[in-house]
Amino acid sequence: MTDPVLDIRGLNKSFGALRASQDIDLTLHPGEIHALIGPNGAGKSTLIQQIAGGLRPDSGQVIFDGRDVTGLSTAARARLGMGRTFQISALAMDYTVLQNAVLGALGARGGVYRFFRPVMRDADLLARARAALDTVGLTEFQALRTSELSHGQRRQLEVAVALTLSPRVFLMDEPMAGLGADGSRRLMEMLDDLRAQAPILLIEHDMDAVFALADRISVLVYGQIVATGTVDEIRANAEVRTAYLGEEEDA
Ligand SMILES: Nc1ncnc2c1ncn2[C@@H]1O[C@H](COP(=O)(O)OP(=O)(O)OP(=O)(O)O)[C@@H](O)[C@H]1O
Repeated sequence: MTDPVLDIRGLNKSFGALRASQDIDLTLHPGEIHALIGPNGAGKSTLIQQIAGGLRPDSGQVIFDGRDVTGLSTAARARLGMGRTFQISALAMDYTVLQNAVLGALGARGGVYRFFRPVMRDADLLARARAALDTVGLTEFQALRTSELSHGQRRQLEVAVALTLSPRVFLMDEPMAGLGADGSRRLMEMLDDLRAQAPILLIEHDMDAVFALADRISVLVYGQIVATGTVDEIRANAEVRTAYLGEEEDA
């Protein structure tokens, strides 16, 4: 098998007496969507934050592209190609769709926002931003204010912003949350394609989406991974059904 793009080794994180991550081992390989599921409070967001750099683990390692990034900041990891879309949107609602994408591309370059107008004439940044918008299907909306987009389109834009980094990996925390059936379907189609560009670690409560998209699933319960496997393996796993899916009686 190819080397993992992400290799999480023995990660531990406690909040006081609460062990939010317990000896977590997890890999993400090129081309795959690895979904992380588990009940509310299981520690999914805590885990992804440690991978992204927002939280420092108590022990363990985050290996990204063969390099130990455990001590690096979120910004440094982003520059190395960790693309993130999180529950709380970082989009500037008063700016246009294109401006948000350009800001993303500027962030990738490590620039500052002060020179915003010249930035909008920077051919390289514009090209990156437009390519990302094209990939997520937002080209025709580029001149709209971001506040005018639907929820689903904002999620697409968040992915476009992440894409401007030329990410080596995507970390996604509940991208389907709050989307209607149409928005979810469109986003699922997009994620299905995106995995070819960079593998995706996906936290998602929408089980239909997870079962349709994931190559592998890890189940987190009380801070521990209780199972990792293919969709079929996870569906058939008795411990998972009891602990999380709650399907035992009517299966
Ligand atoms: N900064 C913090 N300080 C103290 N406790 C925290 C902190 N962050 C998270 N926790 C606790 O750690 C546990 C795991 O939380 P986390 O948000 O990672 O779960 P989750 O699986 O992402 O839940 P959800 O599905 O509801 O988003 C919870 O009990 C939560 O209350």
